[in-house]
Amino acid sequence: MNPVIVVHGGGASNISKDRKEWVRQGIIKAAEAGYKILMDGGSAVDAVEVAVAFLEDHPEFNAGCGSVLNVNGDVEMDASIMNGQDLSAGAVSAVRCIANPIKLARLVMEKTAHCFLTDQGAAKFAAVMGVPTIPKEQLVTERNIKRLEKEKHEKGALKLDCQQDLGTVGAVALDCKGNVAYATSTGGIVNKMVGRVGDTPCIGSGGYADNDIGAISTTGHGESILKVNLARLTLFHVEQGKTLEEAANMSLGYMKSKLKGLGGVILVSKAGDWAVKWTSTSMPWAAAKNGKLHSGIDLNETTITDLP
Ligand SMILES: CC(C)C[C@H](NC(=O)C[C@H](N)C(=O)O)C(=O)O
Repeated sequence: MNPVIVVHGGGASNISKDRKEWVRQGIIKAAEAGYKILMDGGSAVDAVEVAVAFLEDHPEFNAGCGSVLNVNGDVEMDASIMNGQDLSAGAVSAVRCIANPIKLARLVMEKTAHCFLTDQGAAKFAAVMGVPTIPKEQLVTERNIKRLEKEKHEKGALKLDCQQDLGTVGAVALDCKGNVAYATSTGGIVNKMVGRVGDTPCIGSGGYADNDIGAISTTGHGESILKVNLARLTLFHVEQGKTLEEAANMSLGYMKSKLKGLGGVILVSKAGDWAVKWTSTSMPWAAAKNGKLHSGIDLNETTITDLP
């Protein structure tokens, strides 16, 4: 099987010119890191975890360091991961003061009998697993302090369609053995209530992976994604015989018409086809397969280069 990895950097409404190149490079590096693991014979789960952890560490993206702030100015993060081989899954929500929520989600998947831990329970589990806590300031960027101030002053109320330039992150992969996996991680939405949990940690909304179908990771308006179970809904259409593009158009179209909800998805099929689709203005993405790297941010803009 020829391995494939696809990575996304959120469903932004607009990415300012000065940030675009920086975001593009981040997404490409994440895809390359994941692809290298796959080419060395590593698993799909390893590849998506590495790609997403890389973007969590990257301050331009809304996950890990660089997460958006809640109404109190704090970072609360959600993440999930799933192995398509046996449908094992791990998720954490509302976690604070750790660098890589996706790694904690993987520990939930592999070291507990559960698939979802939240808030204080997740923190206790992290401590037991030896995951270091970090001062909350290490996750907070100047840009996000300004962004929260702006959101509070200009709107007062949550208005997601106006939120710009965020950058939830996700990855899907197919490895040499035919296993698929997904990982998704986010700081959520700016000025959210304390304890608000979005779609990202919810299996079937923030992503899904099943070796008999494929894998998907989503981004966008979490409340809308949750209501339509965007990830599983899209794979359902694939199961019914639709192409990845058709399936993504159908589920994103359904979410838009029912709820006016915008978002984006990245997909890989069990056969190694891949697709990226979004209804937000743009979505930074990159896909690596057969030694080629495809990437883009805006609609109808794809660059293809050779991988190193
Ligand atoms: C405006 C939206 C499309 C931006 C997008 N947000 C998310 O994906 C948030 C995540 N699904 C949640 O609800 O917690 C982003 O961060 O790029």
